[in-house]
Amino acid sequence: MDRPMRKIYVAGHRGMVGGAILRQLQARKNAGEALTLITRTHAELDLTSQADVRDFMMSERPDVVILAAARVGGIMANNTYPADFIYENLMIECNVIHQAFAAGVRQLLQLGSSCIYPRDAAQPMAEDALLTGTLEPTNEPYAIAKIAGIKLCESYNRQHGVDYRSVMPTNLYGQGDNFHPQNSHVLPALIHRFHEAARDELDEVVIWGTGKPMREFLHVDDMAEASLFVLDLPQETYSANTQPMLSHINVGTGTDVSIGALAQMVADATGFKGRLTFDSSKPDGTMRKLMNVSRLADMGWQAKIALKDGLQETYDWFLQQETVRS
Ligand SMILES: NC(=O)C1=CN([C@@H]2O[C@H](COP(=O)(O)OP(=O)(O)OC[C@H]3O[C@@H](n4cnc5c(N)ncnc54)[C@H](OP(=O)(O)O)[C@@H]3O)[C@@H](O)[C@H]2O)C=CC1
Ligand SMILES: C[C@H]1O[C@H](OP(=O)(O)OP(=O)(O)OC[C@H]2O[C@@H](n3cnc4c(=O)[nH]c(N)nc43)[C@H](O)[C@@H]2O)[C@@H](O)[C@@H](O)C1=O
Repeated sequence: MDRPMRKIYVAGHRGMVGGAILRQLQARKNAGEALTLITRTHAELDLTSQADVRDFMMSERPDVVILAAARVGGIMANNTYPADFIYENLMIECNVIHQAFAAGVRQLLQLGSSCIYPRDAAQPMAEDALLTGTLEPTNEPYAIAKIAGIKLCESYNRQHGVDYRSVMPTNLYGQGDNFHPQNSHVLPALIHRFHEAARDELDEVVIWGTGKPMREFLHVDDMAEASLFVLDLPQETYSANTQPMLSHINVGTGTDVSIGALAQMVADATGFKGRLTFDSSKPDGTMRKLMNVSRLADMGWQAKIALKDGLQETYDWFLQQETVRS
């Protein structure tokens, strides 16, 4: 049966995840799905402004909101700018979720993060590990904001009977990533650093921390597909697989790799031939955060893009951007 026309607002469409979601929605629209896609850049609409978000929601009145806008960064950015991470993310979530509700939006999907789980959670981390222990200090402010986002959705669902869903991605990477040397996540930071070292024929590349922490990496195209999969689930299926007080769903690959092994993969992809050294004065953060992805797998979705392939594709994309910039 054909669906009625749906007007979807993608918040954060210029970001890595929002961009990938928009590309997939645009492809569906081009294939004939009845969709109207709405976007605003950060300059056009600051989502930390309650009045501006209210005016926007009231004038556009979308049917569906996908919240992929956030203040995002790696371990160093989180540790250096904790006030920005908690304030901006809380404001964005409160404004977008509440004003969407006030404008009559029945369906919403928001993105959290695997850092919502306790630092010492049993591995792999299942959804019910939420709020069972102490958070990792390097990103606690961001994690608190992300937990608030889940609880906002649950509360509006309980009190108002709307259908607001939350997905919790593991560490993401891919086209549109941020390759900033200090503020980015590990995978794009290492692509940048190893690329420059290979280009300049350096002897050594320094990796932060001990190299021992384990991380799980999901390609952003898989993440976008999973987001739309969760959004499209019939409400009965989503509700049957979640509970009113546990409404979030993990998204990951189910496998992880040490930072040391990841660094070697990046060295190989970039052709770096020198030495890898580890700077243990930099924080390791959580030692392991592998997602238990069985809930999503039971509903019928699993990741497709292998890390080796996704890494090569991301490096190719980085090289294209370098060419555009030069
Ligand atoms: N990247 C990752 O590894 C992970 C990401 N996530 C989550 O996925 C979601 C998307 O992240 P990702 O795509 O990586 O992040 P990006 O930084 O790539 O994109 C975030 C987007 O949000 C926009 N934005 C930020 N603040 C505002 C604001 N005040 N008003 C309007 N727009 C704003 C940014 O615009 P501008 O750049 O112009 O400021 C940008 O377009 C986030 O919720 C993040 O927490 C979860 C786990 C891992
Ligand atoms: C997605 C996730 O992202 C963040 O958590 P994180 O997983 O710790 O993220 P990260 O990618 O920055 O680091 C992963 C590991 O890698 C090591 N590492 C080595 N060398 C570099 C390096 O050059 N840069 C960075 N950033 N890390 C490096 C680093 O020391 C750490 O051990 C949170 O902000 C959190 O809020 C969140 O949600």
